[in-house]
Formats: sequence, C-alpha cells, structure tokens
Amino acid sequence: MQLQAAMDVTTTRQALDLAAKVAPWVDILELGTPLIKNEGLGAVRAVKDAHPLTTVFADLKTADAGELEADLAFGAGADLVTVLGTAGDSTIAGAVRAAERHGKAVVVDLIGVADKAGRARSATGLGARFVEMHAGLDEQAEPTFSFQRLLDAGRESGVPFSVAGGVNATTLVAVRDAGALVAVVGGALYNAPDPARAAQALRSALT
Ligand SMILES: O=C(CO)[C@H](O)[C@H](O)COP(=O)(O)O
Repeated sequence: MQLQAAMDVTTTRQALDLAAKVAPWVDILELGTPLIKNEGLGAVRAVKDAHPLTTVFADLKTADAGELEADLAFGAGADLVTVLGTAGDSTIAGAVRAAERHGKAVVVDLIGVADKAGRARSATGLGARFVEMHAGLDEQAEPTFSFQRLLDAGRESGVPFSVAGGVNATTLVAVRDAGALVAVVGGALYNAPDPARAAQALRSALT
C-alpha cells in the first residue's frame, strides 16, 4: 500500500517545509485544496520542482470544466488530480482526456457521495485511475461519522481505492487490510510535533 501525505497547510513555504520532512517516507505528496486556492498552481510547480521523483497530487476537487482544470494542473507539474464524484460524468471524462494527453491520471474523490461503491465503479469505468473513499474534515467532526463505512465501501467497490479522512497510526493497518491502494494521511502528519518521525513510524507500521 502506498502512503500519501495530504499537506493541508496554506502557504507554499509551509508545504515545502513539510514536504522536505515527510518525502523520504511517503509515495505521494498531496497539495490540499485550501493550499491550491490560496497560492494557486504555482504551489504545485514549487513542490514538483523540489521533489521531481515523487508523485505530486493536486487536490483540485474539480466540479466543472474537468478538462481545462486538469490540463492546467498537469501543466504545472501534477501527476494526479482529483475530480469530485458528485460532478457529472462528462466532467470526469474531460479530466481523463487531459490526463491521457499528459501521460498522467485522475482520481475521483467520493466526498459527499451516498453510494460510494456504485460511484467508484462508474468513475473507474470513465477512466479514473482510482477513487478516494473520503470523509472530509467537516464530515469527520459530525456525530454520525464512521471510518469503518469508508473501508466497507472500498471493499464493496471492487475497484482500486484510497482512504482519506482520519487515517493515523491507529487506523493505518485496517486501511491496508481493507485492500486500499493508498492511505491518505493529513492531520496525523502536519499536526505531529515531528512530522518526519510520524511519517517514518507510519512507513514502519506497513513493513
Ligand atoms: O482532502 C482533505 C479534506 O477535504 C484532507 O486532506 C483529507 O480528508 C485528509 O484528512 P485527515 O487530516 O483527517 O488525514
């Protein structure tokens, strides 16, 4: 299983500092949506230039203009971009066209989707490389939030999936055992007193 560091910080400087600490231990460096909204796609270019051999994930959460938004992010150095599962099929298909032109790939984020397993199958049918079984930061704070439901939806989908939303040292092994391709870890890294040690510990837990 691959490890993805979700850098939900707000400045390029913070992202570069965090990336320098965690990159040796993770497979994918994610630029979070608030970071991209605050700094623009220049932040993607800066992280890719600093880590050319690491997969860079731009969490665009695209809802419309899939081909254009994906094209811009791939042009800035992203290797993977997200499109929302709640977007139309044509938006996902457009982003996939851009990915094919650049030799890159699209991930469909299932945040807010009720039938995650069903949408996972249709999204991969449209050409997404994998889907993200995701409970966002707001949903995690709701009393009805269930991490187990994300794992169950991943298993049920039968397609390649990542899990995001509350992954940490305690839940990581369950994510792997559910068959996830990627575990996405945000707060457990960027809020850790020592993000490098935290990333190293997550990596060790998988070996
Ligand atoms: O995409 C996101 C929010 O929309 C976060 O990066 C993702 O949910 C990671 O969450 P956590 O901090 O709980 O690991």
